Amino acid sequence: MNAFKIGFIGLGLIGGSVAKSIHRIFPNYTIIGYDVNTATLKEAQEDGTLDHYTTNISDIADCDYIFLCAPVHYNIEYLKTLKPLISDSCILSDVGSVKSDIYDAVKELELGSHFIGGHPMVGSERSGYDAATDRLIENAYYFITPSPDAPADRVEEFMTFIGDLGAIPIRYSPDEHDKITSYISHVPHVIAASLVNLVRHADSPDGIFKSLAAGGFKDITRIASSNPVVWEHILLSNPKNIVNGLKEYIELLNKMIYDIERNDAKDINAFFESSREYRDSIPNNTSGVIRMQYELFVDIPDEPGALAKVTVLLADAGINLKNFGISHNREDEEGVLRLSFYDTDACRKAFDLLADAGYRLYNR
Ligand SMILES: NC(=O)C1=CN([C@@H]2O[C@H](COP(=O)(O)OP(=O)(O)OC[C@H]3O[C@@H](n4cnc5c(N)ncnc54)[C@H](O)[C@@H]3O)[C@@H](O)[C@H]2O)C=CC1
Ligand SMILES: O=C(O)C(=O)Cc1ccc(O)cc1
Repeated sequence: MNAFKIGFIGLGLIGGSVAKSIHRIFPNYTIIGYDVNTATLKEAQEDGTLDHYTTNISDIADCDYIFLCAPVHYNIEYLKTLKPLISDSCILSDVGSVKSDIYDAVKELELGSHFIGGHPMVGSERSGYDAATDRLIENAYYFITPSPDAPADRVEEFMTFIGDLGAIPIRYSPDEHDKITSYISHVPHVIAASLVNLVRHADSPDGIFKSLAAGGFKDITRIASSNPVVWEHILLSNPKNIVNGLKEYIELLNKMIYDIERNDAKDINAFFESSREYRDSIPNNTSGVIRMQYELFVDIPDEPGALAKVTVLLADAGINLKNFGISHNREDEEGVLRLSFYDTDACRKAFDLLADAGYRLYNR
């Protein structure tokens, strides 16, 4: 691959993670960043991810690849700024969660020969450069939505590049992408936020609902902590698909209200039976929009030093822990200590190590 200078506009969770992956896998490539947040740029230069940063967009115009990684409407705005500045061979890509809107702008600006849209199907409820990691996109599906005018050899080159970063490139049309993601990502984010708001409205002044909220509620609402600006842009960028999905969802809820009011045990049971069957058929070993977490659950005794024992065991074996959490209630079947790792290998090694040390472990 000839590309050796790569520009980023927006270095938050996703832009920062893609830039870090490139820096890890192609350390000889030059990476230059632009962001409205100068503290982010400084941090990314200090940790070595960026070779340079700039507050003048024209400084990134001579890049071989430019990744647009701001909220989706801002990415579209940057197309106009970049059009008169980029070289003939520059490939513009983006990581935005919606693909038709930006593709329409590309057509209107006659930038088709430069544009290969992209969307890593991975992320989290966290945001900003501090949450970015050089492994986030590893093993994740990465939608590629090229403009039909993009040269076939450049599309192939770009897909190979994304594969080299450890992601799994999959080619789709912008329209197909937007329909699929509305169901598996955009509508679920609205539902998660609605559920939280439902409980927020119902909660008592002392916040007892919140204090008692158990694992199930937290699992289903994790993504309600996502960046509101990012989601404001996504909802307004993919309105038709999202509104359709929400209307279908409301129909499902109305049917449930009807079944409860009629005391229809058979239909209520069938509802949960069919959802359980489909949910259980979702493969655990591939990345989806809800990313594979490489998690283990460990029962540890409720005593001082119990957590330290586990982390020291892992550290002595050179296993990097990505995160951990302790559940203070045991209504989940899993153990009380949740350990998450960067990859399958680390997770497997940790499992063997802790099992050998006599810990009771659970995979989810
Ligand atoms: N959050 C997620 O899990 C995923 C998000 N995406 C897409 O990635 C893009 C970025 O989202 P995140 O990284 O999650 O957001 P983020 O909030 O973590 O990062 C956004 C970055 O863009 C910068 N920014 C904001 N406005 C800007 C502007 N006008 N010009 C230049 N920089 C600007 C911010 O300072 C920040 O560094 C969005 O288009 C989103 O749809 C794609 C996959 C997953
Ligand atoms: O954290 C999760 O499970 C997500 O769903 C993250 C996510 C957010 C936005 C996307 O466009 C893709 C993935």
